[in-house]
Amino acid sequence: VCQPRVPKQFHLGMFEIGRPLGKGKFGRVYLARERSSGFICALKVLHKNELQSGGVERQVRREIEIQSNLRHPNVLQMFGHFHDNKRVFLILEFAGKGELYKHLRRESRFPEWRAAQYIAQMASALRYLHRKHVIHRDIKPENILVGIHGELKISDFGWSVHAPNNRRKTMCGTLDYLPPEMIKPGSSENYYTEKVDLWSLGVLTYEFLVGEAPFEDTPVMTQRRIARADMSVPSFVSSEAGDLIKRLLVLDPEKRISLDQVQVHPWILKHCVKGERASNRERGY
Ligand SMILES: Cc1cc(Cn2cc(-c3c(Cl)cnc4nc(-c5cn(C)nc5C)[nH]c34)cn2)no1
Repeated sequence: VCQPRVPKQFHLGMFEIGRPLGKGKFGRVYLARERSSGFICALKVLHKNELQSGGVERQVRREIEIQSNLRHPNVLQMFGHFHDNKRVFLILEFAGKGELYKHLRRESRFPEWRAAQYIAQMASALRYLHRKHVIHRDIKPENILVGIHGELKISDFGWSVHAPNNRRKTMCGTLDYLPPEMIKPGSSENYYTEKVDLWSLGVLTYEFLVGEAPFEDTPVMTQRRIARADMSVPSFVSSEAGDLIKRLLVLDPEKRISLDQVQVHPWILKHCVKGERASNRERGY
């Protein structure tokens, strides 16, 4: 695959800006074309004053540092970044089929074969991240994009960290995906590892198949249900899928099924084309 000659310095004049693709808390994403190569990308534009007032500059720096060094078919690539006096610009891979959560809302829930293929791709991406000691910590449909061939791309590394990590973080946004070890009030030895992403993978599997998160409730009840792993799998979900969900949504992080075991779980094997998994394996992912 030929990659564009990557110059060291980017600036806004190098790009033709197209339609807005989406907006987030601190800015917008635009379709963009790099003038000299014609390369199509997504340009995320963040406003420095909003990053400062939101106290998230360090998070953006970490997002740049982590995502710029990742190369995997199921991880949205960051090709570079630059800034002017008011804005920070992130040059990102363009995902041709947009945001996964919009597809999930439109279809309510995914058929088991598609959910299994998506979870296999997520497990492949997480295995790659964890091998590089990166914990994503915010795996949810809103942070996953869909490539032109229907493949998933984990994006938004704003909450990712290098493992191990025992610094407490104030989390914002939905509680639904948080693992028990990140919500339980505890003393300082309360640390977490890559296993937090396995819990979130279990929540994601459930939401793909059921159309809502397993602990969805009022904020107080959600925290209480997570802390007890209090959830039930509806009868329309196959027993194999239910088995994988229950092996991921385990309170003790050390007892959660590993990513290697996820990739050979009967539910995954039943729905994933061998060749597709083999092709990823050949490329060492
Ligand atoms: C700020 C801010 C906004 C967002 C959420 N967001 C991500 C995108 C986006 C990215 Cl980063 C890359 N490729 C995309 N492709 C689409 C897209 C494609 N179609 C057909 N429709 C859409 C929409 N969106 C992409 C946009 N918004 N995160 O931080």
